[in-house]
Amino acid sequence: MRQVRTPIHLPVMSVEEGRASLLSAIRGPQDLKRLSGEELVLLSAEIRDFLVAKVSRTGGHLGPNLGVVELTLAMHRVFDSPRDRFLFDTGHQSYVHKIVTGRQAGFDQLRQRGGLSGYPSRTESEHDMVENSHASTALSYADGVAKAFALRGEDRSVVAVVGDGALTGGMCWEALNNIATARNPLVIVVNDNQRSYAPTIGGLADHLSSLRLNPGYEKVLDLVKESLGSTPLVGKPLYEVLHAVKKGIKDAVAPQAMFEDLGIKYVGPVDGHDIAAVESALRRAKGFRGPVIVHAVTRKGYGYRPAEEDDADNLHGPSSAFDVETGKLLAAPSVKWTHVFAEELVAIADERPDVVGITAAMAEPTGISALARKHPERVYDVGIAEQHAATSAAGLAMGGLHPVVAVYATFLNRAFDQVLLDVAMHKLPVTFVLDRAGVTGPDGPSHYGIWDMSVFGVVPGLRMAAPRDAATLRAELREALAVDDGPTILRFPTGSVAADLPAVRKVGPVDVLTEHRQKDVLLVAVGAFGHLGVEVATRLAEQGYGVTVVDPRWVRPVPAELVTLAAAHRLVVTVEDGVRTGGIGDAIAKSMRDADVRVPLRDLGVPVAWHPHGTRAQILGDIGLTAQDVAREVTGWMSRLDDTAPAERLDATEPATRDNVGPSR
Ligand SMILES: Cc1ncc(C[n+]2csc(CCOP(=O)(O)OP(=O)(O)O)c2C)c(N)n1
Ligand SMILES: CC(=O)[C@@H](O)[C@H](O)COP(=O)(O)O
Ligand SMILES: [Mg+2]
Repeated sequence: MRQVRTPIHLPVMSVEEGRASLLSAIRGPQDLKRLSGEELVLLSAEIRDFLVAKVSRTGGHLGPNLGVVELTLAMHRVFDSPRDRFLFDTGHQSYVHKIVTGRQAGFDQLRQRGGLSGYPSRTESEHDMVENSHASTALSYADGVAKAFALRGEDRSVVAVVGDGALTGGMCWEALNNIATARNPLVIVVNDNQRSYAPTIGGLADHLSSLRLNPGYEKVLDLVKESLGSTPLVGKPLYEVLHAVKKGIKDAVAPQAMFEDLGIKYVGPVDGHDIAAVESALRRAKGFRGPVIVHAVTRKGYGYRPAEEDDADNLHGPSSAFDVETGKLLAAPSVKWTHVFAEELVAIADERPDVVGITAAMAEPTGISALARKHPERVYDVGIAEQHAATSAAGLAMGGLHPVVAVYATFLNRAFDQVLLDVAMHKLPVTFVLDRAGVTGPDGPSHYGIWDMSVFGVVPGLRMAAPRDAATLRAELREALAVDDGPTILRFPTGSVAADLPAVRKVGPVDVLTEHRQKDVLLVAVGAFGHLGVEVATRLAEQGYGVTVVDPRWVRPVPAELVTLAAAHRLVVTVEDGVRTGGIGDAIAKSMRDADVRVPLRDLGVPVAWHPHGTRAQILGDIGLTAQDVAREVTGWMSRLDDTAPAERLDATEPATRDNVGPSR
């Protein structure tokens, strides 16, 4: 095994103590180039201290960044960013890059509204390129950038850092296929720490480990070098011959080097924590003037014991402040939506042997790990491969099972075609559970889960549920798993699950959460906005308006009962944790138009825009999705309605007799 040197477990020095440090003198990459080997080792320790000190206050991706300290320093010493371009796959491991490109001061507001992004950001720095936090994209970007430089005759290097986890994503292989034929100068640094969250799965991971673990190849070459070295006349040429057949040896005693067979040179494996070794490998790679992989072996969480010893995910991404000594979150644990899902899934799986789980390298964050602990043979981790997950699930369903694919809402975007044609067109019983649906926050715009209710709303036969609390999540998960003639989606937000909010009565499948004898407003509160809806009704009652708040539970297709309810009110208002365009409000308005129900409708949701990082509560406040804001909006609409069509104080027992006039929107 290529030894990764023993980490230097430095005491967590306090850079805040103002101790004169090498780090404080690093204003940009050029400052790295004058440091000696010893200074670089000390700087690496200071950077680790800085990362732990800062991220322990803000939360963030600690484990991945502790693992790329030396790698990043070496990159900035060998190449000249921003003339040479650095592309970080997923981007969660770009903190060190930010530290050495003039952004140390921003780490006190890391991932906070108005503060430093947790990912590369072109508005922050000319050194940054790829802002998308979705994995497995960097090599495709790199292929494009390298082609552009070649076509423009620009002699600039392109360096893409891709993790072993990201390499399990299909786009990487589409890119490699093109990179190999394009033959442009392109350095691909495979940051191989053998982990996504959990240990990386799949044949590729096995191949990487065989490259990492190829003692036979190394021994044979060393032996040859030694023995032939003693016979200078014969030895040297013979060694050269042997070295020339190195590939043969490699194939014989070491695994098939698939990268080289692809036409991409391979350098490594190299100890990713040995700056000199990485620099040497990068210089060699740079000199190839073609596509080349530098296989760096690193450790996630390297140099910080609580991260190194965290079996779950090496402190991949603590969501908030944590104790520096233990690495444990400081916030009191709460019941998350994820926990409720996981518990109910296991209960269902105990009853139904046909229920299986699929995760895309996120078993713990999505709760599928609970099912894996109880029924390990019924959970499949497909790597960071959501498209494959969807179609493999279709196969599982064709084989008589009912798969539950648990992913974050934003990551299912890339599997739209698979959901549409591989699952829905075949009317297959696959349930997609979308965690982190709606406004997420700290991970910035590409992590928002705001598109699913619009995007998947056009899939024929797909049914979508948005639970409002734990009780409805449990019920709707069971209902979803009872559907056997098409796909279902169950979506819920990040964070702590809302308190149970029982219905006062039902109108068909629709839950009525609160109502008033006056039928002024029908407020359709989608999913976790149930409590918001009830609070809005309370505020509006104080203004003299009667509000009926309903939770459709199943939002796709739109329940017909919503149209009937709409006809009995003066105004319909919808509130959803998703983009307005093509959302549930739009769908309800369309159903009302189709039924010629001409009650005005106003839809509230997430504007179609790139929303910044911040907390979920802050962002919802910024876009007016709070009870106070919604109540204010509705009061305004109602007062304008009063001016045009004065309210008739309808008794709740009186049937709606008024012919609703005017367009439904
Ligand atoms: C398409 C997609 N799916 C899932 C994720 C969630 N995710 C973020 S980082 C990560 C693991 C990445 O592993 P690797 O590429 O090896 O990087 P490391 O954290 O080990 O440095 C995952 C699954 C994502 N960002 N994008
Ligand atoms: C980089 C990435 O995609 C994940 O690590 C993500 O940051 C996790 O988000 P949560 O913190 O909501 O689990
Ligand atoms: Mg990894």
